Amino acid sequence: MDWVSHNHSRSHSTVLSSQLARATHANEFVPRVLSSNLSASPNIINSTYPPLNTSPALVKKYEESEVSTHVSPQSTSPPPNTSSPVLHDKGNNGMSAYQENVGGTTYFYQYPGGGTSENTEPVVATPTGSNITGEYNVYTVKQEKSFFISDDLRTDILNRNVLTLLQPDPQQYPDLPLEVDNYHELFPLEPINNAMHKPHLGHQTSMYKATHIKTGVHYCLRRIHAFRLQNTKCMAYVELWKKISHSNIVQLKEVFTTKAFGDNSMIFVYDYHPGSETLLNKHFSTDQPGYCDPFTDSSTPRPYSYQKNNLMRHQQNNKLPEPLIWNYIIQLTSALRIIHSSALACRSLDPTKIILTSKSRLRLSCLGMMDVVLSESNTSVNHLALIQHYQQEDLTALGKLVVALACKSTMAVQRENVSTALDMVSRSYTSDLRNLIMYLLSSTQRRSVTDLMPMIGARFYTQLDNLHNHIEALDHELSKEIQNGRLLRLMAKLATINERPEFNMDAAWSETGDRYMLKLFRDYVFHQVTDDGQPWLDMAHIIQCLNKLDTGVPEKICLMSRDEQSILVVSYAELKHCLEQSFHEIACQSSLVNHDLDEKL
Ligand SMILES: Nc1ncnc2c1ncn2[C@@H]1O[C@H](COP(=O)(O)OP(=O)(O)OP(=O)(O)O)[C@@H](O)[C@H]1O
Repeated sequence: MDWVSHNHSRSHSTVLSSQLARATHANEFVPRVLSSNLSASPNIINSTYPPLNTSPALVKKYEESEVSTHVSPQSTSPPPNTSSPVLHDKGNNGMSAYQENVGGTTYFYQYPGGGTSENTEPVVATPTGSNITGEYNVYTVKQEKSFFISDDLRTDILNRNVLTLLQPDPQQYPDLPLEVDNYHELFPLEPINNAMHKPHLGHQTSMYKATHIKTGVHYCLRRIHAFRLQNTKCMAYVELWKKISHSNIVQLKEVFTTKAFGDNSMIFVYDYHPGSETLLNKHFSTDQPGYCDPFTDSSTPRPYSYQKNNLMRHQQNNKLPEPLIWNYIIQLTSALRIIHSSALACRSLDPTKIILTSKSRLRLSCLGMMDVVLSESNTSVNHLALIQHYQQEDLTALGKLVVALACKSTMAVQRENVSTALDMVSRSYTSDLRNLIMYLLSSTQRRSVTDLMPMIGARFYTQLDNLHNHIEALDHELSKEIQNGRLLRLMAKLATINERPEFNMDAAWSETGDRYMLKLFRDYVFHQVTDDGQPWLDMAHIIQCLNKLDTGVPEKICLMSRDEQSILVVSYAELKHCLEQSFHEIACQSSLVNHDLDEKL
């Protein structure tokens, strides 16, 4: 059999074969380089470097509705029209077009003769205003918009930074200790002394963000108020928990007792994940607009059929998408797998103890606490059997959590509601989900988290694919910032030299020799004016000049003195040499060597 097909002619004898043909030819859909005015907009990344990657710009759906781009930096400026693709209206020749979705990418085809026959070779429509005449093209759903990190990601990171750097107001929290063991700058993550706050495991608890005094790293402190440790044997569990590092687990760092709060408090130190919200808050909070628990309404006496219909209608309108539920299941089972294989049990698989960060990332947040607070002091107890029992409870808790998510109600798992809830699940979701729930809730057999893997099946691949796409998108954003960092370093070097008032007792240092050329270059890059003397601002010019300086290209430019009496013709290579030389002089004399301005790329 010839595995490499060289015959690109397609068989359209059946719909299936035509679809297969398109799918297998998908990699032929190479975007053409659009002809555009090179000076129209800046190209920070590739001004002087060869294009890093000109692979097809494909866009895939990420998770629920988000669209992430995988557009590699293009070697030319983006086309001016960045709106959604518009089908070319050939008007006069009457060409019609159709679209097709292959693996999440929408392809637009045209029938040259305006016909719709299956046997007609499709020609892809071209974007309005461009002069592409080729056979195939791929439309990206979202065009490359910026040379800098995307707005969404920037906002997300900035928000997290702000939350991380929040400082407590001493007037608002006068009772907060300044230091607790090795931690300071405590900031409450939930209202202190909230009367509505229910005790956790019979104890009052509170959460704080804190900074480690020596390392400056931020952590999350979970405090158990007025708690006295009965025996220290449970600390063996703490050591085991500290060793568990997993992407779906909030890692436990240490546990200690303190009197800093004026009582005997026990502190559990965890990794801090800024901007987290609990699963309860995300999906079951009555504060959310439009949320109401379908089962709370059932307390009103009504005919059974009315009640059931009402529940069904409510659930259909509010249900979580099944892929999201499987996404959660995969993450939770992944965490449970590592916990159970370490001979431990979670014991707190509860919507209040699972936190979510951006992109539906889920983490178990309260691990190890149950083992300490509810530690078994009886030495005759068989701990292995106990752990196995707790592991079975974990799986039951997971089953209940999935039911709650599928019904969008924490009341769904109550004994009297379970059968209605399962009925609702069967009607709204696939039998796979129902089977998984039935397995998790069955009490007649010994269950194992590894048995869930075949039930999840090929959804693992979808999850993996989504994650890889997300990583690629982040990688792409990062690559843009690397270029920006390089240029920032270059500008920092220039600024360190330009107009330095004095160097080595020489007040004219920055105005003479190499430095004078750099000063004129600074004017050339940043202080351009139009014919009538108005500032001329063009990022393309700035970026291009800086990139050429960075690479030291042989190209020559004219630098004019400010009095316009002399002109220097100098190459970027010479300017680069001047820059290196002058900066080296300053660096050798500097008392602080930690300037970190030398290029490491
Ligand atoms: N590791 C963490 N990093 C950052 N924030 C966290 C972390 N763990 C929990 N949080 C946040 O702290 C807050 C309080 O968490 P907690 O676990 O006490 O939830 P809760 O709903 O108040 O539960 P309970 O009623 O049992 O106290 C929540 O907003 C949660 O998102």
